[in-house]
Amino acid sequence: MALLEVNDLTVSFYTQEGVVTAVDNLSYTIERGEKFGVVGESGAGKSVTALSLLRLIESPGEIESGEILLDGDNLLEMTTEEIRQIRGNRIGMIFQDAQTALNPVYTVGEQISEAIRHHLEYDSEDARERSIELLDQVGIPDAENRYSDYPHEFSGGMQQRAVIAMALSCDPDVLIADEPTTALDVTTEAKILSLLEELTDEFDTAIQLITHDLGVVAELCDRVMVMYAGQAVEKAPVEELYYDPKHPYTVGLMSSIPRVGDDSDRLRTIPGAMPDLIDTPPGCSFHPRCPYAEEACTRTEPGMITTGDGANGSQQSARCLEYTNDLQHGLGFDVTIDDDLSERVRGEQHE
Ligand SMILES: Nc1ncnc2c1ncn2[C@@H]1O[C@H](COP(=O)(O)OP(=O)(O)OP(=O)(O)O)[C@@H](O)[C@H]1O
Repeated sequence: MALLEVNDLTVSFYTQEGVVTAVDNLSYTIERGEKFGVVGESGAGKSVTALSLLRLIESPGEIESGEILLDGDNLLEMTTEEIRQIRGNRIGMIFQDAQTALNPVYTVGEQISEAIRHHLEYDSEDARERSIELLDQVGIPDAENRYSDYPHEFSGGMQQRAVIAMALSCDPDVLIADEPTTALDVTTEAKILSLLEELTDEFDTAIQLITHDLGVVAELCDRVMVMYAGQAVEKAPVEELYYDPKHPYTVGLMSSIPRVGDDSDRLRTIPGAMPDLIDTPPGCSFHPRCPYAEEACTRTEPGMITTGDGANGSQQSARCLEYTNDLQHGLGFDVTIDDDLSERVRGEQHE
């Protein structure tokens, strides 16, 4: 049984302009200890998916249908008290902005201790000791003294390290990291990613890493889901995604890959914009931006088709009419990836 199994999840926001279908019949699984990347442009539905796992969707949003199974138990059927026990305990969270995760009026150490005491039955002294150990583990120098610092006394990178310590303090089964390095400079970003990799390996924690940056995914993930307009358009083991992508949107994202440690390319994007989610185009929602779109794409909505077996038996699948033989001219893309990226995908280089 997969650790996390999301089946046909649909989440809508009832706005004055109309119903926004932010997540549309989404299904995916994450295995124990797996590093799973979720990529896509802004507005693809990545954050709404993450918030749904934690049951943190607020009005006017609603989880319309689907199941979210953690070790077989459906989180959508749990009581508020049961879900509170899951949050921070079995599912840890790291968000983009460490400042919002840390309370400015308590010391960093107290906040980690409090998380430990809340979720595990530790007394104050043991919780303090465990917090110092964790701060040390996430690379805070002189952790015993820094325990009593307030968040503003930490740099941005150190604050994010502290948030990672807090998220891992209860040894969660899965860690949801939503753009955990976006607010950081590129050098700190590379360090934080290595730290996340090291610690999730050590604790055997699965991770759902949300990012709009395929460079970050190359650095960290085993398997990837590409999202567009609330749907998964491709799922693949990381090597297959980079060397043999199946969906034109994935290929478009590839040509805008920035490197970790280099922010010069960050603003290159695919021509066009994500459709209005109140009124998505008929047929394939990517067709207005797709260089290979044909008449059929404007009429027929493609399903998710398995295109092959990837590494370790995990499958690759894509949502494109090419794979139901409905395209007359087919997809004519060629993918070349540079040496630097190739090394990162294959895990040969860590900055
Ligand atoms: N509170 C809300 N009210 C109305 N619409 C919302 C709300 N929250 C999210 N949405 C809509 O849901 C869609 C998906 O948003 P989401 O934040 O999940 O995208 P994302 O892929 O995480 O983007 P980003 O990378 O910018 O965080 C967007 O179209 C957004 O407008």
